[in-house]
Amino acid sequence: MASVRAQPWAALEADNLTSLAELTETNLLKAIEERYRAGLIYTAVGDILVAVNPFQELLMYDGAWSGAYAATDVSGLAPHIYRVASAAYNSMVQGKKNQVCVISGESGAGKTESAKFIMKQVMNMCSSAGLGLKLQQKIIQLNPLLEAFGNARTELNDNSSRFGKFIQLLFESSGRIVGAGLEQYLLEKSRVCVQTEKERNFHIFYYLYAGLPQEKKAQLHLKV
Ligand SMILES: Nc1ncnc2c1ncn2[C@@H]1O[C@H](COP(=O)(O)OP(=O)(O)OP(=O)(O)O)[C@@H](O)[C@H]1O
Repeated sequence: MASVRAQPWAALEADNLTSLAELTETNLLKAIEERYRAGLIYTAVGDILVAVNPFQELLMYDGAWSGAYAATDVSGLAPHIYRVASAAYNSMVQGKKNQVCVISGESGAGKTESAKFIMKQVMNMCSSAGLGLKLQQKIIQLNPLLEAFGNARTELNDNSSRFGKFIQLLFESSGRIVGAGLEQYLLEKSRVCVQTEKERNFHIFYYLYAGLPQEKKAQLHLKV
């Protein structure tokens, strides 16, 4: 394989760390750090995608990137969150089998953003096939609502999900999306009453407060 990318999304052998001569934890961390410093936030370790939070907007999620990763064979493409989404969608359509993506990491690692990118790419894959446009829009539009009620500012993350979620996307065998479901786990309800210093309550309370007219705030004994 060439050592210079023909396209930013073309894979190099070095993108998959199973190509390292010695696969130790130290070597893995060193390679991931070097890649991160070179602007490569995604690394493959076998079938697993390692994502390092860039904490800045990167130009790698637009229509051109989404289109490049919407291929029916993504094996020659560089590690990217869209690749995970496309591989799952393709395997489902081609192999007629359920697929699951597990996202884990510490608070602020980028799990919620990654989940949104996966959903976005899966929706793009359906829409490039002209399948279920209205429902896709509804599913994407659900995120701000969920985050309003379930996310809050913590010391580690300004938009921390204070619940675990299991999102299900349901498709017909053609690949057309026909529904979605969400189960939530362990919502941190105690935050409604108590927040530690430098942390906040769920976003929804601040949205409601910002939208209230002054007289209503006074009536409810809220600061005006
Ligand atoms: N790929 C990305 N590109 C740009 N910014 C990102 C990316 N991933 C994460 N971020 C930034 O990092 C912040 C924290 O990410 P995110 O909320 O996804 O973390 P998390 O792992 O879900 O945290 P928690 O467990 O606290 O909910 C985001 O609000 C965003 O600003």
